[in-house]
Amino acid sequence: MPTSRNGGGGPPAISAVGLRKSYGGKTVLDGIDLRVPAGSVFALLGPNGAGKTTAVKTLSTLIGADGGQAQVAGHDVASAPDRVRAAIGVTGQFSAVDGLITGTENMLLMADLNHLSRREGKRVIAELLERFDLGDAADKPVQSYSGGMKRRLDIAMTLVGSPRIIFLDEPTTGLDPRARHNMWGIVRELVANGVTVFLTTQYLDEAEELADRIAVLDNGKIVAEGSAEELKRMIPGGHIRLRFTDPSAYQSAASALREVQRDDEALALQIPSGGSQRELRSVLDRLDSAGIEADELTVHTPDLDDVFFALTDGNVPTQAQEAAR
Ligand SMILES: Nc1ncnc2c1ncn2[C@@H]1O[C@H](COP(=O)(O)OP(=O)(O)OP(=O)(O)O)[C@@H](O)[C@H]1O
Repeated sequence: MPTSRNGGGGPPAISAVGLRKSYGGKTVLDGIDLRVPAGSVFALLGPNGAGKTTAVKTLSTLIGADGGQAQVAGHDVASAPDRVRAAIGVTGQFSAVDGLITGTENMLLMADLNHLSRREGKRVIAELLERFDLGDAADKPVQSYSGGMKRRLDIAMTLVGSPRIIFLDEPTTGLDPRARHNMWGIVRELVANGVTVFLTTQYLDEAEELADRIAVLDNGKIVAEGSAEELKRMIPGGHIRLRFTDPSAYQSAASALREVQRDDEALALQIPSGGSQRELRSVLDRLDSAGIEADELTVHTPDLDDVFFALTDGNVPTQAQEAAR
């Protein structure tokens, strides 16, 4: 289930139109459009080298775009980078965590950068270290931390400045399942406190678990965008399955419905469907008119893995391309 309840309206915390970036002759972002409502979680999903980190770096003003426009927290990234930086936190592959000093010392550096008084800094740091379960390790050098602890410290450091928008670049890559779940809990907590989260990930389950909206980035282009459910409906493979215990009801249903695939042994019928309410209603109406009741009805949609492979192998279904426009 997505983390926030704000998947739709509201002013955008992040927006981009036609964002472009090349390195040498290589186009990395090929004109991407994004809109992330405040208080929502947006996942940029893509395989290695798709351009996810480049998108985060561009939106967080770490590098300049070659074309297009982007606004973050209401400020233009090109003309007001300082204002953007004051409103955001960035963690991930280029994190500011220094391994040679302790967790507390890393946090103190962030408190200084954010101009907190010594007293206020110490209060905030103690609270964050506790919240991220780093209290016991606070006075040990960070190089002795596990991967999960380093990621947690990275986020805690970002939160010293109380940003309203946080970019998480592959927050769980390389973490074990427990640490991944911890990280998901942290993201949920951030969003419950009203923070907008822009995360990049290679993991479909992560995008599905956390994000209100998911954009699939492939070769620098957004090839599809929507909720996990919307994305699943973009590719074929979904169906409605009806199961019967009464063979005569099964036979009647098979004749009453169109395009059915029969499984005579299981007394089950499969009808191709994108899983929409309209399609489901049409099947139920036909059964009702014929006076038939199924014993079991299930709707199967392709999983996000199917979507990802269908969309990122260079063979994007027309329907998905249209939906992405
Ligand atoms: N500073 C740079 N100079 C030249 N090429 C770069 C630079 N940064 C990134 N690239 C190239 O841009 C492409 C996209 O890189 P990017 O790091 O944005 O992808 P990514 O989707 O984040 O991948 P990953 O999941 O592997 O981190 C890659 O081919 C990469 O080699």
